[in-house]
Amino acid sequence: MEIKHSFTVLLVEDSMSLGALYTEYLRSEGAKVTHVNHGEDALTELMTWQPDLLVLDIKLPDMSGMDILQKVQAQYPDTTVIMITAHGTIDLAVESMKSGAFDFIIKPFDAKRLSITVRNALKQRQLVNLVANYENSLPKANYMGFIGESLAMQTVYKTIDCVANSKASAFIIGESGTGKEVCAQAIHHAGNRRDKPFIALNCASIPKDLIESEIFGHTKGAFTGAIANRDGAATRAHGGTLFLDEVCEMDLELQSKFLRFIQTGIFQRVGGTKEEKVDVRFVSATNRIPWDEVKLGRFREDLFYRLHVIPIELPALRVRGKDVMLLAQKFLKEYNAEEGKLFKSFTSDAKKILQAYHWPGNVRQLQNVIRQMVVLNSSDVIDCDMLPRQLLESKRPSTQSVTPISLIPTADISRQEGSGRQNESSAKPTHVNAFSGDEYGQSNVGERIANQELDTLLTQSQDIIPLWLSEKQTIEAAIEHCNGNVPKAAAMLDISASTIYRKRQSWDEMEKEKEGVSS
Ligand SMILES: Nc1ncnc2c1ncn2[C@@H]1O[C@H](COP(=O)(O)OP(=O)(O)OP(=O)(O)O)[C@@H](O)[C@H]1O
Repeated sequence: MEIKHSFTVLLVEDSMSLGALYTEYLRSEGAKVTHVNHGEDALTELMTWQPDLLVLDIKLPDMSGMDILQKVQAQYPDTTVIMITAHGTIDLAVESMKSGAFDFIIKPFDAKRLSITVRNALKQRQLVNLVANYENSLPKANYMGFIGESLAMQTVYKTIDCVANSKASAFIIGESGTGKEVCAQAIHHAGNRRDKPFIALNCASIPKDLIESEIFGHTKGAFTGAIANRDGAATRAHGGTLFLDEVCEMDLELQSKFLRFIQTGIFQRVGGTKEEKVDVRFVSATNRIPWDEVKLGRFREDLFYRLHVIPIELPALRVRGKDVMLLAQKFLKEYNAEEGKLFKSFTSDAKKILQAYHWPGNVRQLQNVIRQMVVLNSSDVIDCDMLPRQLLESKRPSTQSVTPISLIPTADISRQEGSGRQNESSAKPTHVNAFSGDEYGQSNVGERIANQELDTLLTQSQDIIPLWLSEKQTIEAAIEHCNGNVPKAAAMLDISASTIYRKRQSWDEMEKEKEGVSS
C-alpha cells in the first residue's frame, strides 16, 4: 500500500533541541510538522485543526501526556497518537496503548526508528479509512430511525445526508404512513441542529382559529381563554427545526402571514405589538401533490417556492421489495417484547402474502397488522391463518377489479378522510413519481379496463363509450371517493399517482380532439 506523501503532525516535546531534531526526522518523511512544548499549547492547537498524527511526549512541564491522550481519545478519536517515552516511563507507555495510543517509541531513537513507526501508523489510518468508505458504500438497512435497504430508501438516505446541514427548506411528499415524520426527524438529527429543538406542528389537526397562536404564540388577553403569554412553535423551535406536517391543509390567510415569517424569520404573537426574530429550519410534508394544490388555488405559489426547495419523495411500501419483511421482522420483535409473546418468525406462506399485499396504508398499516397478530395469537411463528382477512382476500387488482370502490381497503387509512376537500379538477401535472407502477410491473389500469370493455361488448351492444372515457370515469370515481387525494386513489387502483397525472394530460388532449371534431 502506498503511503500518502504529505501528512500533518502535531509534535509535543518540551525539549527545544529534541523537538527540532524530531521535526527534521518527520519532515524527511514528508510531514508538515507543528511543534509545541506544552500540553496546554497542544490542546489549543487541537481545537483549531486535527493532525493526522500526534507525536506526544509523556512527560511535559504542565501536564502528563497521558491526560492529553485521554482528551484526544474522547474528542478527536480519528487522531492517531504515538507516545514518546524515556526508560523510566515505559510502564506508562504500555498503559497508553491500552488507552488507545497506536505505538510508543523509547528515547533516544534515530530517524529510522521514527520512520518505521510513522509509516505503520499511516498504513493503519489508510486501512481504517478504506474500511469506513467501503462500509459507507454498502446499502444501509437502518438509518436514523428508518428500516429498509431497498434502492428507493438508499436514495432517501443519501438525500438526507446531503441536506441535513443545510438551512434550505426541505419538502417531503409521500403517501400516508410512508414515514414522512420519521424523515423530518432524520433530517434534524443528522444535521448540526440536532442539539436544538425539533418542533412538529400538524397543520391539519389544529383548529383553524388556533393555528396562528400555535405557530406564533399569543399574549395574555389576546382572545378568550388566553390567560397568560404563551410561546408558539416558532419560538420553541429557535435554533432548531420546525416541521410543518400536512402543510397543504394550512388556511390560506395564514399562508400569507407564514410567507413573511419564512422570508425573514420575523413574526408577531397573536395580540402582540412587538416583532420577534428566530432562526429556524423549515421541513414540510404532505401526502398531496403540492403543485396540484397550487394550481387549484389552495396553496400559495410563493409559499410553495419558499418551502419546496429540497424535495424528498418517500416511496410507497409496495415498491420497496424486501423492506416489507425487514420491517415486519422488526415490528414482530418489538411487539413480542411489549406483549410478552414468543413469536420468532413467519411461515413462508405468510411471508408471501405479506410481500404481495399492496399496503395502501404503507408502513403504518404493516405496523398495525403485525401488532394485531401478536396481540391476538400465541405461538412461535406467524402463519397465514393469523393474517387479517383483508390481506387474505386481497389479490392485486385483477381483470375483474374494475370498480375502485370495491378495492377500498379496511386498513388504517382513514386519517386522510373527511378533510372536506372536493374532487380535484383536471390540474396539469408537473410532479412525476420516480417509482411508477409500470416500472415495478404492477397491473396496468388500461389493460384491466380493456378487459372489462371486452366483457361489456360481449354482453351488451348499447351504451358503448370510448375506452379512454370509461377509464377516465373509473379513475375519477376513485379520486372523488378519496376526497381528491390522488395518491390514495392511485393506491386503491393499484397504479402510481404519476400514471393518473399522465392520463389526465392525455384526457385533456382527447377532449380537445373531440371538441375539434364536433365543431
Ligand atoms: N422506514 C421505516 N422504518 C421504520 N418505521 C417506519 C418507517 N416508515 C414509517 N415508519 C413508522 O410508521 C409509522 C408512520 O410513520 P409516519 O407517521 O412518519 O408516516 P407519515 O408519512 O408521516 O404518515 P401521515 O402522512 O399519515 O402523517 C410510524 O410509527 C413510523 O415510526
